[in-house]
Amino acid sequence: MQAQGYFTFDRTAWQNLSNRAELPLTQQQLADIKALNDRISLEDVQDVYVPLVRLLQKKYADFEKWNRDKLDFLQIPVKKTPFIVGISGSVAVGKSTTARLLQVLLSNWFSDLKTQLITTDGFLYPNAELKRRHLMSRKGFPESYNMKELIHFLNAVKTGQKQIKVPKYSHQVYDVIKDEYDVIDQPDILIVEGINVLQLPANETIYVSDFFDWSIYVDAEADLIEKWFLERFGVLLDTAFHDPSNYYYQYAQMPREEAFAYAKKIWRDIDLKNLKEYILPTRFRADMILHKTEGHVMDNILVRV
Ligand SMILES: Nc1ncnc2c1ncn2[C@@H]1O[C@H](COP(=O)(O)OP(=O)(O)O)[C@@H](O)[C@H]1O
Ligand SMILES: CC(C)(COP(=O)(O)O)[C@@H](O)C(=O)NCCC(=O)O
Repeated sequence: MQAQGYFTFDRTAWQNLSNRAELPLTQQQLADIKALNDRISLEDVQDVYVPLVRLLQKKYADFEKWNRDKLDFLQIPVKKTPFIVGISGSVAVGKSTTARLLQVLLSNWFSDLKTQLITTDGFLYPNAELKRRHLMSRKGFPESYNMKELIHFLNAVKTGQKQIKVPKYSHQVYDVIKDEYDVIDQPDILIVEGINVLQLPANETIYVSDFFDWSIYVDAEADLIEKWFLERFGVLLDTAFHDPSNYYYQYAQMPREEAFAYAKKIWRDIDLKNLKEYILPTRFRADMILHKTEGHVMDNILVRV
């Protein structure tokens, strides 16, 4: 994969950027990463994520120095502001897996730095509000998010506010969970993951990406992503089987074929449409593109010139 304005590395060229001996993780830490998603390949961790974390480390050092110099020049007392990494890409491309892996690696590697993670799913309007606005079949599209709240949150984080509550979304419940929050408390690094993070909100004067110090787009061919979407749907069905409170319970009771026909329709009419119309057009806004192929293997890494 080549793209104007980016340096392209195939996997071999990329993995050669850092020394194989450099992986500073113990067997236990590697086991923790496996526990995150037992299908994650440790080859990917070594070959792709080690050079990626090294590059991020350089960007972070540069960010810290600039902040110190800027505040020094402006004669403003030093205030902590986090380094924010945005991660975007299609529904089911593997954003949250990438984001959680990056969080584990950064936390292990830079144990003196606090790395936290949020997903923008929590800023979706709750289902009741989506229904009121006739947007249930537009979940994930730009108008289904409370972008004002998301930008407000990012402003609060960047200006160093403490104990900021972030609403939580559950895939199992298929809704924002009332009265449950994650708390973001002055991290050194914040990872913000979501399909919409590189989009230009229609009614706002600032973009989510204006807050990012580094952005990553996770990319793959649409047919492959559909396959991963359906695999994840299968896992969601299996876990919903005995739990009537789970959104997927109703589909778990159907004949498997019927449930998968429903999932294919959701993919085609909602998530694929969203990918083509609103997510893919943001790909070349990212500082870095991680391209995946069969089996989630990263085959190309692009870094903006
Ligand atoms: N590196 C990977 N190796 C194996 N499976 C993966 C990997 N990344 C994602 N997956 C699987 O692909 C599906 C979609 O990943 P997920 O992280 O939930 O995507 P997203 O957050 O983009 O919707 C899940 O079933 C997940 O387990
Ligand atoms: C909540 C989401 C918009 C976010 O996607 P994610 O990247 O977390 O998978 C998506 O999972 C979703 O629910 N889309 C609506 C259509 C569907 O049921 O897939």
